[in-house]
Amino acid sequence: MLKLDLTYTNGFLGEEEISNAQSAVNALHDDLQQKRTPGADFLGWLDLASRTLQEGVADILETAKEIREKADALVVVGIGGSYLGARAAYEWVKPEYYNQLSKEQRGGPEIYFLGNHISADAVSDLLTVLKGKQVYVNVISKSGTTTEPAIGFRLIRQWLIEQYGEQETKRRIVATTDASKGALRKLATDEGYKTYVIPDDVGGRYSVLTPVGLLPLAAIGVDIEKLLQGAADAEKEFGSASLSENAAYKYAVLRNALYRKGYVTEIFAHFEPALHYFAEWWKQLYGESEGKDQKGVFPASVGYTTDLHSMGQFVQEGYRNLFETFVHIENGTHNVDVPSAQNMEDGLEYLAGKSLVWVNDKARLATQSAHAEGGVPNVLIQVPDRSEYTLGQLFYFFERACAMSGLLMGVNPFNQPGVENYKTKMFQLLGKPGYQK
Ligand SMILES: O=P(O)(O)OC[C@H]1O[C@H](O)[C@H](O)[C@@H](O)[C@@H]1O
Repeated sequence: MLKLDLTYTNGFLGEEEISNAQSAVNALHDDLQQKRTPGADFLGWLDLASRTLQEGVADILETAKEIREKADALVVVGIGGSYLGARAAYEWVKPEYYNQLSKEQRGGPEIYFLGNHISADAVSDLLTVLKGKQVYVNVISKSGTTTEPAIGFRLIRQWLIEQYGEQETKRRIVATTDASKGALRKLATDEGYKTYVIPDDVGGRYSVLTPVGLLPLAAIGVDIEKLLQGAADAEKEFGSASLSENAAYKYAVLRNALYRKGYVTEIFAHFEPALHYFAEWWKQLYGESEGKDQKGVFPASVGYTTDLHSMGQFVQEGYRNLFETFVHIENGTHNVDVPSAQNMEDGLEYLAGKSLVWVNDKARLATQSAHAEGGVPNVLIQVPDRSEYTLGQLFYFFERACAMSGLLMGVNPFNQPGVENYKTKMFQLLGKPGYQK
């Protein structure tokens, strides 16, 4: 059960500043449900999880089983919405050093990501690691034309052909793309790759619960049915217009209210390294959804306590336009106690026998309190654990909240026209046919 705690917004926002938004929320909620919002063609994510559970995921599980049995390593090629959801879920659910575990411990292939940069060094390093392994590839691109994954795929496909030959390469590639459009769909048809479809009505950053996320996650043993169940239950939990019942809408209203008061940067803060890529997923979701028409809360992220020793100074005393959103996992997967060591003069004996979960939680509480005293309002979102079910719930919570937040801000939360500008200039510099000045 997800809990929203607004203790540390006291003094920054009055309760009425949230409740006053109820009538605006009612109207926008109606628009969402009736699919009348700007970008209404991209509302497939609203009930995606429950529909997918009804249809079943047998085909994805079968492909995933084959990859689990045959592959030493799975390379996932994609960027943005075709990358971050799977990476976020992988790092949320799996152990920190998953790839370094033995195959028996992992129970599935190692996982690597490609096509999320254009770095020669990073590509070469990956190919070095893959040498001698049985490699399968899942190439993911909704448009099928994005430069980074297209280059990444070319490289890994060439490498596969060199290792296994043309025919075997075709059996080792799964393409996840548009049902009919784009270069990747055409190539997949020509080459006879196994394919999965990204639905037309689900935009990239809302696509983690389509085959975009489901296939690679199932291949490394993430329980995708539990992930979907968490999101499907969240459809109900965050499906009401009422601000007193719907925590997602309350969070959306709250960030808009803070934004209007000059808190224009939101820092996603967590205390678990496993949440690093969840924060990256969250940044794309909010950044691309809201940052347009010269508006938007700038989404940033920190991993505490690490970043308390680098960014903590700024958050405590720097320019005051910040608010923080803490996501806290109540129960860790493991517990570790601080050992007793009488002869060490590190002043830590008072913590001997105390669990790190407890210590970490005190650090979180202290940080929330200190930052609020320093003029940084902060919100706490508590979730029970690192299970797939909880993660599915949290994905949906933030998606629902993001849609409402963008609509309240008066933007279309489902497009990203500005991303094209750098691409046009890059294509001119690269001399792409049709892009000469
Ligand atoms: O899945 P693709 O079509 O390759 O797109 C991957 C990503 O790149 C684009 O430039 C967009 O900004 C993102 O919204 C998208 O998720």
